[in-house]
Amino acid sequence: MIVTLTLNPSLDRTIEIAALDRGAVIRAAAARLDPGGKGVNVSRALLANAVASRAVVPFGGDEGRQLVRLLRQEGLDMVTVPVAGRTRSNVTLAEPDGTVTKINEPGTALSPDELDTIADSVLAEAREADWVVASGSLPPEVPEDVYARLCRRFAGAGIHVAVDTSGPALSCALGSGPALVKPNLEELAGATGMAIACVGDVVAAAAKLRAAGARTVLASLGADGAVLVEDGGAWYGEAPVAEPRSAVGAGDAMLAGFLAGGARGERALVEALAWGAAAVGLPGSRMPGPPDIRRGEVRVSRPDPARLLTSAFAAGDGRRADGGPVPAGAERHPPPSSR
Ligand SMILES: Nc1ncnc2c1ncn2[C@@H]1O[C@H](COP(=O)(O)OP(=O)(O)O)[C@@H](O)[C@H]1O
Ligand SMILES: O=P(O)(O)OC[C@H]1O[C@](O)(COP(=O)(O)O)[C@@H](O)[C@@H]1O
Repeated sequence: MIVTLTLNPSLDRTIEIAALDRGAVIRAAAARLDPGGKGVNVSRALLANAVASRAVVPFGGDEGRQLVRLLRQEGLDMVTVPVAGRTRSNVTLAEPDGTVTKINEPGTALSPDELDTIADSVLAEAREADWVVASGSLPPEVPEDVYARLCRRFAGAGIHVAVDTSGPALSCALGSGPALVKPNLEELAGATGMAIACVGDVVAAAAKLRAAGARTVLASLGADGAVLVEDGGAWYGEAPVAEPRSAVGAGDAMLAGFLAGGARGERALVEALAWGAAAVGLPGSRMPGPPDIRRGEVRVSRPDPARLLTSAFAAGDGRRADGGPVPAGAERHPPPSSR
């Protein structure tokens, strides 16, 4: 059983447009609505592959009720925690060449009492769990060390904890000794202050996160695949995507695949890459099921340190080493490449 915690879930609206023309009235070609948030997506991916999971989901307002309705329709096993604020909506603008612009609302503050209720719910569920996955950004006014404190409580109860977050929440969580962290390239550069341009840089940055307290690091590299650094050494892997549609939710599908694959070694990395690639081939943040997942196309080997990445990051200064600035608070998803 894998329990997921999403402190800042969302309604994810994906709007397909011909081109993003700032300041213009843009007529959308199509739109879809998915339940969202990183832990929620991990549970959705596990559900799609018949792996036992339970999601702890705070919800509030009309949007929150709609989120819960959508998750019930999907048949998600969940514990819902009503909160006073309103669940956020995140918008994805998807262009035909695969360029994705994401606008994520900050979300709604959680009171200390609400946070306690949520943590108690996770602990109650986690008694029968192999893993607790704490995923996604923190809502406003939630202390930066909340994942660190939760990790200590869960680890104290003998539960493996995986953390997938960014910024100060990730840096704080490292010190609490999570069993697993899954940074993407930008998060890896941000958390280590290192410039990352090649696979060797990723391995070195992952080693730095391990020295700071994380046991295993699964670094996702977008179109460049992934690097796994664990007690037994390091692995590099990639998976081709025949027809890329949307990379939103690919990191969540990848984390779900890694845990479903045993969370260790080559086999788990193959599973992670197969699930992540399959998610990129699906619209919006639809999670892949068995017919979408092609393990035979995944290639895993020991890392070649000299291998250059297609999207390099400068040392945590918010600028991509290969191009223009990444605006503060924005995620940039270049067109998914098919390799
Ligand atoms: N453009 C892409 N082309 C091929 N595979 C991709 C692409 N984007 C993501 N993936 C796959 O999905 C995984 C997670 O994507 P990534 O963008 O690194 O994570 P996140 O969604 O957490 O930012 C990658 O490690 C890779 O396996
Ligand atoms: O909590 P954050 O960092 O704002 O991210 C939330 C967003 O991330 C997603 O879970 C997608 O995550 P990934 O693309 O990293 O897998 C969306 O469903 C959601 O809108």
